[in-house]
Amino acid sequence: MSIFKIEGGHRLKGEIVPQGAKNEALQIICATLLTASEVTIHNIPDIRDVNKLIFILGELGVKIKKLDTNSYSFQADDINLEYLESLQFKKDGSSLRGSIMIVGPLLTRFGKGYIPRPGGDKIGRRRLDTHFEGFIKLGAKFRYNKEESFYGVEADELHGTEMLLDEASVTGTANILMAAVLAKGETIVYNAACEPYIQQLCKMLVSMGAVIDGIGSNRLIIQGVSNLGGCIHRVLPDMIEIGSWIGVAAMTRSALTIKNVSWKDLGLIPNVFRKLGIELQQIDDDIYIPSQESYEIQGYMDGSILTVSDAPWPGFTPDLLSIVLVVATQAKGSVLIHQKMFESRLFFVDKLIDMGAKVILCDPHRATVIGMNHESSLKATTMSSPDIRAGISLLIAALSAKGTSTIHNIDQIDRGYENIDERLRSIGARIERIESTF
Ligand SMILES: CC(=O)N[C@H]1[C@@H](OP(=O)(O)OP(=O)(O)OC[C@H]2O[C@@H](n3ccc(=O)[nH]c3=O)[C@H](O)[C@@H]2O)O[C@H](CO)[C@@H](O)[C@@H]1O
Ligand SMILES: C=C(OP(=O)(O)O)C(=O)O
Repeated sequence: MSIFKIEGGHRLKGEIVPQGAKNEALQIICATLLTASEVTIHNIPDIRDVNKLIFILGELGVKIKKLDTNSYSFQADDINLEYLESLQFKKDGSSLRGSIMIVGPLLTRFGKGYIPRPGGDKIGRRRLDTHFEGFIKLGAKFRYNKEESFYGVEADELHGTEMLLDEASVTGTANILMAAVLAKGETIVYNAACEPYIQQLCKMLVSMGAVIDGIGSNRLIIQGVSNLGGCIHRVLPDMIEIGSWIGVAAMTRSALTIKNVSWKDLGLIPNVFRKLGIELQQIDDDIYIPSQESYEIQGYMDGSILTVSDAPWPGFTPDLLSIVLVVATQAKGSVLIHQKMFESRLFFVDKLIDMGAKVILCDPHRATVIGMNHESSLKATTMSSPDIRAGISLLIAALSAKGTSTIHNIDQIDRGYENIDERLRSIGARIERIESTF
């Protein structure tokens, strides 16, 4: 397993171009299974999770052409459904969360979709009920092999229906939507997730010939069509990566420009960082963060302490709470971080406490951070990345800390951040990737 060695305490400077969004790319790549025609996708991030999904599509028989580092074409005109029942698929499919979204397209186009319990971050229970309840409503038969943790749905034909999702699951909405576009008749999905990446998926499906109303809302109305054609699609910049770069700038007191961020798709993200006292300037479609010696957390109007919590879009994304938490450790003032969606995402604060941060873990969902206002630095240490966002948060902490830190298990960071070490070096960070054969 490779490690990062980071010599912290240095100011950074320059421009960063955000990668394409991981969580959009995973949906969009799965949607290529809905048509026998060629689909071209630009701005696909070159990261582990996405590359694993592309590998799975290749094993399924999809013809894949890599046009350049971040552009691919996919043609699913000769699918090998036998792969779905192979031992190899049980291993490949379980290695990432995004693989769950091949089920909807396969079910609707080929009458069956299987998946081992998908992987992804170990950040608490991550149930799949919403996905399968949606497929069952559309007329699919469901089976689950408990010993193998293997899910399956089958149907000769799917029929449009009305459904109220039990929760606004992001991948669940994507999966049901992709199944419904080729179902017979009208499907209404209420309590649908509606974040920009779902909107992007809807737009892509419409350009392939799907008929979808209510895009951007939590009520999607889909008129099934008999087949879909090809299209060209461009993935949005990754809002979680953009938030991570804001965190890097604040913690290292650096001036950074984040290019072409698609401001209109960032929702509450700029607001939340501004509430921590971080100055963000909009220059065209870029974010400019000036070097700030100090940033002060704003309380509420009545003087009470700020809470930053997650909620389904247009609420604040849970994927940025770990980054907000680490940034707060050097703010002036205090904040309560409330991670409502996931149960095990805050345990990494132990490492920050070892580094000298003032954090009280109140319970698995809540942590109070008492900012140190850069009056004392975090201390370098050796740590391991438990999940993708805790991993990048520890990396940000290490960049601001005095001395040299080591981060193990950096595969977790590579799941979602393209060439992070090289890009950090390009703005002056002292970070080294040490490949290990152990
Ligand atoms: C590959 C991918 O796209 N992964 C993202 C996707 O995961 P994923 O689609 O797996 O996450 P879901 O939206 O299904 O649910 C996330 C968690 O929030 C809970 N929940 C969800 C909706 C709701 O209204 N109430 C509620 O409590 C769920 O029970 C679950 O614990 O969305 C998550 C929530 O934005 C992100 O963290 C993941 O990065
Ligand atoms: C939780 C995340 O990813 P996944 O759903 O792929 O585990 C994430 O991107 O922060």
